[in-house]
Amino acid sequence: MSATRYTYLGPAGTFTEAALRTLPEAATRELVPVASVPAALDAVRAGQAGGAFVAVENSVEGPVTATSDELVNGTPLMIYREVLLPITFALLVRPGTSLDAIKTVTSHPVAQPQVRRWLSANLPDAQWEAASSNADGARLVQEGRCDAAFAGEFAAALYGLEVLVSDVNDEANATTRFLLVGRPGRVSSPTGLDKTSMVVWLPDDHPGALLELLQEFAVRGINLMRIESRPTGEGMGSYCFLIDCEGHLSERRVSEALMGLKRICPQVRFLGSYPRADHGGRRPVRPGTSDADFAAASDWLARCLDGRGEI
Ligand SMILES: O=C(O)C(=O)C[C@]1(C(=O)O)C=C[C@@H](O)C=C1
Repeated sequence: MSATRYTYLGPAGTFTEAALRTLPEAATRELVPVASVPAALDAVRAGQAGGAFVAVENSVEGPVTATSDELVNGTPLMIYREVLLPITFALLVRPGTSLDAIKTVTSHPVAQPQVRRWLSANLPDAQWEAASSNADGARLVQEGRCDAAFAGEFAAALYGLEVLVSDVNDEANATTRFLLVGRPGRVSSPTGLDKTSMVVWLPDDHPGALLELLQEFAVRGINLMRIESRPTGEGMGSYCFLIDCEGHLSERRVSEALMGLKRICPQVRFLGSYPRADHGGRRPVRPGTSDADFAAASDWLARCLDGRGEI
């Protein structure tokens, strides 16, 4: 096992690799490209890598469900870091190819919806084919198996391709969020601007079950950053929820919310507390929900047990 090895969706030249290289520790790690998100995470589960770096959501296309499902199922994993990367696609071709000569175009399935309008306006008759990543699409073009690929401009040089068109994104501010995932370990210290992730299975099917779950956050003034439902696979209508909330497990309002969920839900999987990559600023803590407020309430309770509750 190599704690210093990080796996990521390859081959070389993916957005995942570009995002991973923004982490300071990447410079001292062995970065190993693998064929898929499950392969990256399985290497971690098997102890062959200390971390896997995977995309989890895109601001245009939404969740990367392969990652969601890996976090929900199988041997538990934990999130240690997140990275946000602006995504800008270019259309890459073999040198000399013109736009009219393009009959087939490829990309990762999460990329296609990000360039859909450009594709239908500029290459309405081209056939789109799925690649296992955008860099893999560039490799398919290099090998002559496809005419063009949507990928980062930086992939062109790696695969002997040229940039035919830059900035083909439908949305100017497309961003993908990536996670550094490892085996469960000690939660890093709070930074004051943290996020906590978990998977929650609904209390038995009854009116208001989801509301009960959400109330655990609401009554403690905890802001939710994301909620994604995924089918459990146990039958139509059976879902679990991946939830990201503001705050760190070491903060009382967050730990109390998780304990509340644990009491009412059949299963809760803690996925980690880690520094937020966005610099959206610190939200004021709602009065009555700070660590000091919880500590004062606990002290009061202890005094009540001693018959000194009014003090
Ligand atoms: O194919 C790549 O380049 C990747 O890194 C994968 C991935 C993803 O899974 O979302 C990363 C960013 C883009 O949103 C499109 C594809």
